[in-house]
Amino acid sequence: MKLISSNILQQIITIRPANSYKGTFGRLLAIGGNINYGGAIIMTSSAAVHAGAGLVTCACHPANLTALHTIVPEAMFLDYQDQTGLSNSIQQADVIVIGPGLGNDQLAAKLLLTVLQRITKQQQLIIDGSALTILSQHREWYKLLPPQTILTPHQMEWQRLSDIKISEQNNIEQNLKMQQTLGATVVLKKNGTVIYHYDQTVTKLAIGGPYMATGGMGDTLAGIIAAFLAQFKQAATNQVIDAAVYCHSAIAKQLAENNYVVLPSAIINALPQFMRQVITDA
Ligand SMILES: NC(=O)C1=CN([C@@H]2O[C@H](COP(=O)(O)OP(=O)(O)OC[C@H]3O[C@@H](n4cnc5c(N)ncnc54)[C@H](O)[C@@H]3O)[C@@H](O)[C@H]2O)[C@@H](O)CC1
Ligand SMILES: Nc1ncnc2c1ncn2[C@@H]1O[C@H](COP(=O)(O)OP(=O)(O)O)[C@@H](O)[C@H]1O
Ligand SMILES: [Mg+2]
Repeated sequence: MKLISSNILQQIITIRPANSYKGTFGRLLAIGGNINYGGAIIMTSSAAVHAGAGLVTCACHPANLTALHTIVPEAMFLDYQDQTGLSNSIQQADVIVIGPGLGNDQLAAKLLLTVLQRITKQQQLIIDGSALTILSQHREWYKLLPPQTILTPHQMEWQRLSDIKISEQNNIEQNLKMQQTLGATVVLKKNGTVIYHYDQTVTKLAIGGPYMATGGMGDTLAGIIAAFLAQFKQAATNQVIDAAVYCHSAIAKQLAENNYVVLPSAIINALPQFMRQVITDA
């Protein structure tokens, strides 16, 4: 198991080419945000925009439209009940995130199945939040997960998916076995997040802390991972994921020097400056 070092940021976050445009940095589709959890998918979308994704579409319950456009007008809106619109957006996306604030009803399960059935090998998929719980309730869908899937469970979500009790989740071999069964990358989020990569390499985060224990922190991470995958296409996927996970906690750590709690929205706001500083320091 290898610790993720701060060098990963300089390796992945590079100067943008002059002859680029928004399409260069990826089309991202974020699906989630039911009527109760709109904030979750808005944080995911906003994190993705602030982390540099070229074009972000947020597919959610229409009750969240005004809030979405107020908080992050750079993001486009799609009603997640609009089947034709969703079909088109799925087809056009480079990266899809599904789950933050999606909820656990019939529509939510239908949306997850639609994504699993339509996703192609060229697209990246991040499954987070409610979509992980839905997946754990439909284990026959595990075989539908394409190899480029990234699952981002917290410990309870990992227990639901794997039947590995939280008290046993320090057992790397057991987690790796389940990761192989799923055939995807697993970002097991906790104090000392461990990443079980698709090729069975294991990396560990040594930064971050309890100042991050606020609702929406994982929703924000999902948006950062998605944006990094959407724009840093030249780098190895394992390293891009490690860089995104490191970046999220490195910003939190920096903000915690002057803040008792670090809000997910504070991390989002700090992203562009932090990423610029990485280039200055390189
Ligand atoms: N502002 C919003 O709209 C928010 C929406 N959220 C969404 O709410 C939905 C449900 O997610 P939740 O995670 O809240 O609920 P879950 O029911 O999936 O997980 C929380 C349960 O897991 C237990 N647990 C044990 N270990 C844990 C760990 N290390 N981390 C977290 N929980 C642990 C908790 O005690 C609790 O019983 C998701 O779709 C999520 O994206 C949350 O992200 C909170 C903020
Ligand atoms: N005590 C802690 N130490 C380090 N990281 C933490 C701590 N508490 C929370 N986090 C981080 O915050 C995020 C929480 O994710 P999650 O539970 O999915 O949040 P949410 O669903 O509310 O957005 C993870 O990245 C986790 O590693
Ligand atoms: Mg979560």
